[in-house]
Amino acid sequence: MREQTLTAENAKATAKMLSEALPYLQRFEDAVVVVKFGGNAMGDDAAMAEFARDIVLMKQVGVHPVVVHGGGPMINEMLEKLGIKSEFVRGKRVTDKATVQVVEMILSGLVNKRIVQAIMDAGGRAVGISGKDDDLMVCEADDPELGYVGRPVEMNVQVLRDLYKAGIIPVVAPVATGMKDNETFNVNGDTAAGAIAGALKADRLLLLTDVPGVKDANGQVMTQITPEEIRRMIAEGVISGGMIPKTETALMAIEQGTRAVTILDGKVPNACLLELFTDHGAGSQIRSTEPRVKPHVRR
Ligand SMILES: Nc1ncnc2c1ncn2[C@@H]1O[C@H](COP(=O)(O)OP(=O)(O)O)[C@@H](O)[C@H]1O
Ligand SMILES: CC(=O)N[C@@H](CCC(=O)OP(=O)(O)O)C(=O)O
Repeated sequence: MREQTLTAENAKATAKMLSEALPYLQRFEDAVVVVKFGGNAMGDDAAMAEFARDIVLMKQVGVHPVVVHGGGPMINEMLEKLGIKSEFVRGKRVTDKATVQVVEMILSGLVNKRIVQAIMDAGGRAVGISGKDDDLMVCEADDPELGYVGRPVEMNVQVLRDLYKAGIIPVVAPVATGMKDNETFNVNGDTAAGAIAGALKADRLLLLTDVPGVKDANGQVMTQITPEEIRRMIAEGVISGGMIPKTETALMAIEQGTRAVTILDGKVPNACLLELFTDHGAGSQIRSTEPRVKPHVRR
């Protein structure tokens, strides 16, 4: 016999919600959505499982999610255990030789494989790579003050297309190779996600963090922000710390052809689904102020 676990009322609400998602499902069919999963948004195993379930659902309904992750808090924990001091300048970690080894170990190893496993546990197929694989992301030193911190200068995103077209969800650790001497670079997760979204001309870049969005000078979350407002808020210091690479990344991704970027709270249950498939939306959205030239491009 069929088990009826929902009350009639709840069942109706669920069916209505599914029906209301139709225009969004149609709009995002075949769309490329880059999702940056920040270390602060990751939380416990239950939160990780829920994130993975949302990503697998996206894939199931015809979206091509590409996951780019962070792991700052996990890197901090290991550096502390090893007695290596660490500091941030304008939201980026000052990275010496010893630190970059720990960064690669934690991001490409521990964090990357935890996300890959969670996606597979949710019934999806996932392959974990870093910016080094197939020369996905080739970097130069970002700023001499930061040491081995990379700024992506050459993107080779075909490997991501090959994976998502084969039904596989790529999970990317933000570690990259250098242009000159094959040195290893630590790339801020937001920067990597923006460079990937820009190179793929993604339909959406979702930056999942631990705050509900970008706050104005009064602490109010802004639902819509223009590139001009971001530049002004950074100059005035209203946007600071880790929010600087996030918003700068948003600008860069949009300049390169990403259609919209949303900064949202990854700790809210089903944050990605709320943003993509409901009227409600979530977080702060940054769109190009340029008129849209082309309609949705199918891949
Ligand atoms: N204007 C702002 N609006 C929202 N958050 C801001 C703002 N300026 C600075 N922040 C800080 O940026 C942080 C998010 O960046 P970060 O900690 O690097 O996140 P993640 O680890 O998810 O990448 C927030 O927790 C907040 O403390
Ligand atoms: C250069 C730089 O800052 N790299 C970051 C990479 C990880 C990251 O971006 O993690 P979150 O997304 O969790 O902040 C770091 O070393 O912490």
